[in-house]
Amino acid sequence: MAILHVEGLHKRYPAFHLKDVSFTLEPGYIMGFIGANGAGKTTTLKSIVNLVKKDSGRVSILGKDFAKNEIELKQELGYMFGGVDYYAKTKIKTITDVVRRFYVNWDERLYREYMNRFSLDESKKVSELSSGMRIKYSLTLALSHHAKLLLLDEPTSGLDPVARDNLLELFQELIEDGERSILFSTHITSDLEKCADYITYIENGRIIESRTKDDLIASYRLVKGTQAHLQGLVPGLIAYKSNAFGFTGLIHTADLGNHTDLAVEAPSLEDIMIYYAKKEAEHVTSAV
Ligand SMILES: Nc1ncnc2c1ncn2[C@@H]1O[C@H](COP(=O)(O)OP(=O)(O)OP(=O)(O)O)[C@@H](O)[C@H]1O
Repeated sequence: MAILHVEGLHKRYPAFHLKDVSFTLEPGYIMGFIGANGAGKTTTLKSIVNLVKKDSGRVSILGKDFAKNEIELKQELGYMFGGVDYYAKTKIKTITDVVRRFYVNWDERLYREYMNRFSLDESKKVSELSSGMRIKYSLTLALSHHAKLLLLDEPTSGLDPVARDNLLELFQELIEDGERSILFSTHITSDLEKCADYITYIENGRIIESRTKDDLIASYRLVKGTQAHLQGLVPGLIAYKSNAFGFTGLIHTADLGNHTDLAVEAPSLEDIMIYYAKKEAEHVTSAV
């Protein structure tokens, strides 16, 4: 049974439309959610948990319809959207006291473990925490009630490289028993190269890809060639950049054909994002 199933999610803002967003996350996996600024990651994550009211679409968690079982399912969810910045003058201890009461499965021992692991001091006010500490505290709250599904909006941004690496290791530990899953958005694609099993890629409100990271990378190739090669390839290329020697472009592996004279390599996730963003920019420019 899927831990999370999202189907046909639509949300319209005056200048943005989340269009028919659908994807599935099975238990025991980490899914990275990527896309450019303003592509719709936060809107999607918030729509899943009704923090943003969707126009249409269905979300089920652990096989149950979220809209019909929201109170019960929120117990199985740990989520983090930004830090705890709203409560600047409040002591951490006071916030924990409020959150603790909400969760039937709150585990005080686990909470203390994370507070120690992240070197957090309960007597401090939010305003006394660095931005990285605020994220760590928000994560501690999301992790202390044995949630089956973690929805985390940019949990690694603002953390130093060592803290980020530790957090990615923690993510791996959390999914090890095969019962939990993590969906997290990020712009730091190297984090996903380290730890994600699945990638969901959103561009301008529409899901472009949602599949295993290995399949995703295998389905694209980065090609390099001369201007002469370019003429024959242009229709098949997702986008390309010209340079002094010729061009570099992104292509679907299936569209590569028999071009044995081209330099071909596997793209990084960042390459895929950059070339899709370029395609989107060209589309916008040509539509103006
Ligand atoms: N409450 C709102 N009212 C109107 N428009 C909104 C609202 N919230 C978000 N938007 C718009 O929806 C679009 C998607 O925003 P969203 O925050 O989901 O993007 P994102 O992918 O999370 O971006 P980022 O990577 O910059 O965090 C943006 O154009 C944004 O301006």
